[in-house]
Amino acid sequence: MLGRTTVEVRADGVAVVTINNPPLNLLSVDVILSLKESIEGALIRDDVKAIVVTGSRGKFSAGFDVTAFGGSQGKKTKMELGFMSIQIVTDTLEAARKPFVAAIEGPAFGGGLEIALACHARISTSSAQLGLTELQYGILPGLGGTQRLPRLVGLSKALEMILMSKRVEGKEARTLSLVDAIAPADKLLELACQWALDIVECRRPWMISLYRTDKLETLAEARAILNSARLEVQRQNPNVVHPLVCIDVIGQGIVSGPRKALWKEAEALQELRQSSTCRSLVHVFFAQRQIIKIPVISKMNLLPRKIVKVAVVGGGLMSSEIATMLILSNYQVILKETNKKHLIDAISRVKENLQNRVKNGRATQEGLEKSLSLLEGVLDYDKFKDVDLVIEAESESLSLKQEIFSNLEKCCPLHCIFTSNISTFSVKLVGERTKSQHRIAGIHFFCLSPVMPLMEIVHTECTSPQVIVDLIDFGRKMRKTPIMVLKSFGMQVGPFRMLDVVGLQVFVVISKKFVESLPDRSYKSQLIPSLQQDNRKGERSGKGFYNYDNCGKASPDPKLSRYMKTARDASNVTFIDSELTKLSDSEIVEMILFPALNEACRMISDGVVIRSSDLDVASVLGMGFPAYRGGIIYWSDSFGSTYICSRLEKWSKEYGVFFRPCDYIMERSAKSISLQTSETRQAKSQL
Ligand SMILES: C/C=C/C(=O)SCCNC(=O)CCNC(=O)[C@H](O)C(C)(C)COP(=O)(O)OP(=O)(O)OC[C@H]1O[C@@H](n2cnc3c(N)ncnc32)[C@H](O)[C@@H]1OP(=O)(O)O
Repeated sequence: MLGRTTVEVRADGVAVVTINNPPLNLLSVDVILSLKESIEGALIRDDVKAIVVTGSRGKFSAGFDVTAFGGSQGKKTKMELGFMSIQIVTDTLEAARKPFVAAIEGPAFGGGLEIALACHARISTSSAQLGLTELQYGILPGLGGTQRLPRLVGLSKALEMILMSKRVEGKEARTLSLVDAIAPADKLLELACQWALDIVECRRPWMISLYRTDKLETLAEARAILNSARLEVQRQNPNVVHPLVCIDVIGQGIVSGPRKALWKEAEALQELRQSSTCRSLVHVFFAQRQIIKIPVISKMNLLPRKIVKVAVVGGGLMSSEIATMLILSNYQVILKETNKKHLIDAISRVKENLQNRVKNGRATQEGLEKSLSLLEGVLDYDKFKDVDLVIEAESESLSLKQEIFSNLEKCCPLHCIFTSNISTFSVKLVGERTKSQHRIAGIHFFCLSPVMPLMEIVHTECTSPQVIVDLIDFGRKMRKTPIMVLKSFGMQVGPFRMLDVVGLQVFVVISKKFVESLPDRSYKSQLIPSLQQDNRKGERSGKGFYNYDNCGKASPDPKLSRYMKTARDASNVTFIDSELTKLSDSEIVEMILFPALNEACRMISDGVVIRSSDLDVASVLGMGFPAYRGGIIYWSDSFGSTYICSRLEKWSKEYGVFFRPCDYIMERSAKSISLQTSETRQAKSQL
């Protein structure tokens, strides 16, 4: 049997049922059946007055093993999830004649939390992690979570948590009334047992979550909340159905009662878990976990060293963003500039970032003060004596970066890691004037770092494995969230809007380098420099491809056609290709993304990445490729290598070598095989 539960009956008459499927106590049909058996055993014993459900080794349960989802490719479950939800969780556990209390430490996600929601009370540690994260996998909470969460925390909050797969810590869960009390880890079980006995003795209420109504809004309010949630979901993610299905199931519970809605929930889960969206999202979940595994380094069993203090060198916009992100992750930060005014400006930007979080309810004033206390601005290297990591984020000047690195070598401790938030220079070149190549790497936070989920780590053959392990751990400790491209395809902003967000100046500098070093593979835009020269620098300047109002709202600018004409003249284009004006939406998507796919394939064959799924993660987190399509290489399977190759060949004949398919695509196309590879290789330069 894979995973099980154990039962221990204490002298005070409380049976402790422990989910035991280490390391994360994942759920499976076996575990749920074992839970049923343990519960039924405890219920018939005369010496058992109450039951506490918990997880082994400080982890309640990270939910269902998601390999069970994803349709034909997923492992088959022996039993319908609906049966487990209704017959076991609802009719055996929640309807029991003895009270159940959940003792929650560590993760309680998805089905794990849903079991806790069916208990008659919940006690957690303050750092426990709770969330109904199912939508992240293209499914919906399927053990009654769609019905119980709204009844415990109110409809608005429940929708926010479910639709965003939001995870909350124990202390926030307490504020939301999702848990009834907080206890330190070493007192958790004791308090949970006492609570259960208090329910038996009627000193505390026996609450059945499924039938509570005290937290629910009125019917009219609920309808309005559900309607606005539907509109928001359609606006944000028009190409997927599972959030709408989930809202309907929640709505059904409010209108027709929770019991009926449990059946609807079970049916919806059965259907959604076979969808291609679910398959793609499960692929992305596992690909994300694979990306940090480097075979050679994993074998060394190195433990990450602790990083406490981080220095950020450079006071520009990017440095302020990085500093903000670091203090929000509780690192002590030194922000270094050479010029006092620039330093004051940089710190003001950090304060502004934090204030914005307070304004939109993502942080408190107290939290803001605490974060700011971690930040210190400096004009020299005196305070670098005890830093563990330096992130250089200066402007794109090689000599400046090299000078900074040689200063760092003189001023920082020997264990300190030096990184450059590089865009175009090779890491090795940046560290050329030092003897510290072993502790030098690149980390790329992209733009607007607090909202970008991807931290790219670039190492050289000299970077030590320990430094790589430290940086991977550092990245994992700074959980981040996404930004996007190509609207109807599923990206949240289109390519031109994205360029405006990044800033056209950045694009001009970077594309110049690409055109110089990879002329056949780079597109030389005449349009962007002409916009930039006319002070249209992107969103921050109020104008770019779009016009922006004071609130940052973008609107199309008819004047753009004037710049397009100038760009055509500069490129000696004398006529507009009528074929290009008739392209369908899907052809436009192909014309934009197949060249990106071509580049991604070059990265596979050049050994820049270890496996193709790393590029799926990079595309989802770094360029906003829609996760429900599984990432750029996974998505390519929906066309097949032969089709992709033929399209690129056709365009390369018509529009030039930029579109020419790379050898990897041609080889795979000749053999009619997928562009995906599970092959594991040692990456040459980039993790
Ligand atoms: C109807 C009900 C549906 C559901 O219940 S859907 C599932 C809901 N659950 C979740 O969304 C939780 C997903 N997991 C996580 O977020 C993280 O994990 C944790 C925060 C729980 C732990 O994080 P960390 O300590 O960093 O470990 P790690 O590297 O993420 O995971 C360790 C190994 O466990 C595998 N794993 C984690 N969760 C699941 C899962 N839910 N199903 C299948 N495998 C899972 C990973 O892949 C990895 O495996 P490897 O060591 O081979 O790389």
